Amino acid sequence: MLLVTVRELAVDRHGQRAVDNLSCRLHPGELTAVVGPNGAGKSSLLQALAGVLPPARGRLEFGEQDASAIPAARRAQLCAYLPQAEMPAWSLAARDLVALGLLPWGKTPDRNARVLDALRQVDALGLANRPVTQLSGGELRRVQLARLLVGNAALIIGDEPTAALDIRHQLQLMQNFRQQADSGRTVVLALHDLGLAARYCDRVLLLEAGCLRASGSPLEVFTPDLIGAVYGVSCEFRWRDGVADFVPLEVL
Ligand SMILES: Nc1ncnc2c1ncn2[C@@H]1O[C@H](COP(=O)(O)OP(=O)(O)OP(=O)(O)O)[C@@H](O)[C@H]1O
Repeated sequence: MLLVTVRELAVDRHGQRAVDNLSCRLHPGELTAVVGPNGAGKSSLLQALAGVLPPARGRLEFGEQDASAIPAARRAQLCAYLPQAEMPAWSLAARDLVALGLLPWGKTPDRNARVLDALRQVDALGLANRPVTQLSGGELRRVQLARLLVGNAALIIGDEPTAALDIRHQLQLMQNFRQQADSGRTVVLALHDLGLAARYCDRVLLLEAGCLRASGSPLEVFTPDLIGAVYGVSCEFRWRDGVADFVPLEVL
């Protein structure tokens, strides 16, 4: 169980502020969506959480601990991160790419079984022996997702994990993230699909120009006024039993 506290975080990219004065909490047992327009700072926030980008100001706490004081090897065990776009440089078999997710744990006796189980979770067992350089975009994404899940990290960070997936695999994946959260993990995902975010997430962080414009439950954040103002579109959310259909209408 890992509570992540973000305090007045700023992240710079090439001297430009990409995230500014952002405070929030990511709770164990919850699925948090980070949403916002292109360039709003979603990836920069996730990279700071993953330890890929250092905070320019503020701090991250994992539980009671300052995250920057946690040794890299331990942080790698705590936190699994799927970047937005990642092309494999080597022609590994899919199962070997997934096994990289177990590296922070050293020698794992049940390595093979865990790799196959992670591939099964993303419906990619049949791809286990395929070279990753020969997979379709969506197949590769699923194999990368298996690598994200295989280590059972307490904090799971996915940057647009559903991009490139067909609708069946999008739903399957979101269900899987939901289960990860329900089993006590802290899950944070950057998502462009507001319908998926509304349906599966407990909490939404809405970013605009590097700042946190709103946070709360999907019902609180996904209002036509707020989303319309931030994205510059008119839109509707049609709620039924706590589930929303998101309908973008026109560019404002
Ligand atoms: N590698 C980089 N070098 C310099 N500036 C960058 C880099 N990556 C992103 N930025 C800038 O940082 C700001 C935040 O970008 P970021 O990628 O975090 O946004 P995002 O919300 O994830 O966008 P998208 O939805 O397009 O993925 C933007 O102004 C962007 O131009």
